[in-house]
Amino acid sequence: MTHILAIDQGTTSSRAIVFDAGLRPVASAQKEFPQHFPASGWVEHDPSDLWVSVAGVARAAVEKAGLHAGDIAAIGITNQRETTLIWDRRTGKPLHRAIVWQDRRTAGLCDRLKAEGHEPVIAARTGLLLDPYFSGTKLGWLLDNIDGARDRAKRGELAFGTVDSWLIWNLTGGRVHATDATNAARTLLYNIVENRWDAEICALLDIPMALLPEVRDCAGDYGTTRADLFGREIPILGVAGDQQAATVGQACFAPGMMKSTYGTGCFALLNTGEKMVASKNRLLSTIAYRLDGRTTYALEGSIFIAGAVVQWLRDGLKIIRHAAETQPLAEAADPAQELLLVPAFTGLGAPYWRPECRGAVFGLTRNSGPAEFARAALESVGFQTRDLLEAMRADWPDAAQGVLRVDGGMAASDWTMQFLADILGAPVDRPRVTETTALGAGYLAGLGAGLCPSPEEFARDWALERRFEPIMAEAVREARYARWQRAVQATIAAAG
Ligand SMILES: Nc1ncnc2c1ncn2[C@@H]1O[C@H](COP(=O)(O)OP(=O)(O)O)[C@@H](O)[C@H]1O
Ligand SMILES: O=P(O)(O)OC[C@H](O)CO
Repeated sequence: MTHILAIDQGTTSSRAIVFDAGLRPVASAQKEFPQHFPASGWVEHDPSDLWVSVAGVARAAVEKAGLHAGDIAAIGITNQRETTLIWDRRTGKPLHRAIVWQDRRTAGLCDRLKAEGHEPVIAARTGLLLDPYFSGTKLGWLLDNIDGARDRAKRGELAFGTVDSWLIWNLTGGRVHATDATNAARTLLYNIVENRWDAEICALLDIPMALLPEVRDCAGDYGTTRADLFGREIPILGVAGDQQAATVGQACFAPGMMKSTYGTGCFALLNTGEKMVASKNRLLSTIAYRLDGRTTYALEGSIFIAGAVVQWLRDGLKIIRHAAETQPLAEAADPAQELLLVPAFTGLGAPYWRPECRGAVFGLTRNSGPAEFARAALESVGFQTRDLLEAMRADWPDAAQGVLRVDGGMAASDWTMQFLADILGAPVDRPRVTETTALGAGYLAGLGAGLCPSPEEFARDWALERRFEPIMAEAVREARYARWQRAVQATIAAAG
């Protein structure tokens, strides 16, 4: 048994990668699945699409690698976080579509809880804020809106889970109802200081605790797969939310190390060591990973629109056909024009947390065209990351010294990464392996199986592909960032 199977269940697609014992990718498979938008601001996934796509890509990746189940020592799971599911423990049938992390339907409930003054206590215990992003209010909505669900939940008939738990349940044939500490940390129901479900917060949200999964370490025993899935049972030995798995995959094991993943959104995590740091600047505190019962914490900045702004250029404005076309366009943009885009398409995330905001463009002239829009779109990703870094520097002064490790689809854009280094005034490091999320899950499973080396040794193997050094003059950098900050304030003011 020489290989590891990593499953990465993301917001728009499911991926599986087979790694060899040296954590080199050997084969992979990917499948997109439908998104459902039943009302404005609502986003849902069909639970069976999640499970069926995962089972399909997992089998396909093993087959493509020319391997058999007997060659796979362990499975690691990583997943889109916060997305909320509820199912019947007896039949395994979901009671509703999954409510996706992007879904804003519980904004009213969050406002009410904030007005009642609950946010400080919730933040101190969970590290999170009262935003519809997290699972707790989504689960409350499901219990309020599915006939008889709360009573059935009280009787212990139902199970709640984030996507990891749903996959573990299905992989094990309903034998294991568990989650890992990083996914639990995104629910709004988990006390990350004491490492337990928080009974008082559950009571506040009227969530029966009989619904909740057992919380385990990131490298731990999550049971074995049903024998019929792969031809024999395979142990599941690693689980982490995707941004935490990327933190592990980027080997950000020392306090002060930071990674930023540029996919649909952007999520920056700063390792803060074994003590939870409470943010004074509207960042989230979260669990980076829990190994052998020891928790390592992180500060997180979450931006909802990063690569999605490039998708908007392609699908909305239709000024590009492929994401990579943004680079030549940005290079060709008129340097005399100062088009600035605040891509608050679904509100602003960290550090503003203004769900009511919508996007804005500043500095339009009659000469503004596709090239200027492409440049403004790519630059918006850099400006938003600077906002996060400013908040991190204020919370944790060491963050200022750090190099930023980047990954995700948009990290492929050299132009964007150079602008990022320029506007941050800090080096940006892109690793050789950019599939860091799957790598992190694979590493955790390999650790569980005793196949992979210690975190220190794994960190030594992290290999740089390219470093982007800041070259923009300090005065230009600061003037441009100040203009961005004014644009954000104007965007917030316009939302009323
Ligand atoms: N060369 C590129 N330049 C700019 N953006 C890119 C480039 N390649 C991919 N992207 C963006 O990266 C995102 C895909 O990254 P990925 O990590 O696969 O995202 P996710 O896991 O959220 O689906 C898309 O939004 C796409 O627009
Ligand atoms: O699936 P991704 O890569 O868009 O990541 C989603 C995040 O986990 C949401 O918090």
